[in-house]
Amino acid sequence: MNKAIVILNPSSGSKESVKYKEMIEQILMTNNYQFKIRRTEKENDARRFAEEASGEGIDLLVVMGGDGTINEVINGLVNKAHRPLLQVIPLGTVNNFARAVGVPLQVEDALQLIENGTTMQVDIGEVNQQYFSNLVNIGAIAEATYQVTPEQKSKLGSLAYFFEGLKKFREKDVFPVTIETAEITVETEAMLVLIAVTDTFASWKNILKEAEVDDGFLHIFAIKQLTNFEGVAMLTRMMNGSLKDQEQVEYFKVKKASIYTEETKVANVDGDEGAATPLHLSILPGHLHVLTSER
Ligand SMILES: Nc1ncnc2c1ncn2[C@@H]1O[C@H](COP(=O)(O)OP(=O)(O)OP(=O)(O)O)[C@@H](O)[C@H]1O
Repeated sequence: MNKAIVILNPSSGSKESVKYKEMIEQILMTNNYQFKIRRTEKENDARRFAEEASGEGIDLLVVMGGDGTINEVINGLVNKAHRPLLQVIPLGTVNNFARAVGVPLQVEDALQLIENGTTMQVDIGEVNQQYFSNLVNIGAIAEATYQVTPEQKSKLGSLAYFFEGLKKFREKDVFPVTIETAEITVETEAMLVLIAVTDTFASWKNILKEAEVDDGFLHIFAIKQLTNFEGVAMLTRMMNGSLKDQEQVEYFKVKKASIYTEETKVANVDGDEGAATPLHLSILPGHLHVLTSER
């Protein structure tokens, strides 16, 4: 019999995970899994449960929650020798990870991936010994985007906050930044730096289209100062996935980089927790195995 553990965060998104508990139990039983359900109660529980699941040598780890829960699970698994197959049930408000890897956003469909899904290996980013599966960003605008309550997020959609951030942008929010890669060191001024593993930003898929989740690279976009007019034009082009080709954007596709800046507003979107600068970044190619419907 295969072994599974279900990590369930009852507080994620609109707090519906408990509603799906019986469904996942039924599906696991039908598919011959012996399983345990572990409910999180507080920060770091998901991480601890993931570490324990790895130690128990389980085959499948089902994560019922949002990006914060997934980020904890990833941080729990990343340094372990045994990393079970991950099944993500997207129950958060934004669900960037699920969107990025092609997990259906309909919970019933995501539950069925045990039966009809395929597996893929996804890259994980490392920043100062923390791990991320989506992106890290630097700058006041990015910070404004993520300092919103779940209620606000689900009502307006997180990209709305990016627009809000842009409106509030002031000249002093531009910061000097040095980006050092294996090939080149660039000193520039930016209003926002995004370091992406996937193409999904603030719930929009394809917006950073160069960043494929299994390409083995980090994608760095340094966005220089923009006038309001340029900002609006850039957002339109971002929606078409052509951010990297903009005149005001420096783009790097790298396996490793260091970023030096005095800007202190750094956010790891997955877990909302910022890393301290300087940022030392690298990629762990194909490090986790996930169930998806796409490949
Ligand atoms: N039982 C609980 N009650 C309240 N908070 C919890 C509980 N269990 C875990 N948490 C907290 O929930 C956080 C993660 O929430 P999660 O990201 O899954 O939901 P979300 O914020 O609604 O989704 P998203 O990140 O996709 O917007 C964890 O970091 C942890 O601190």
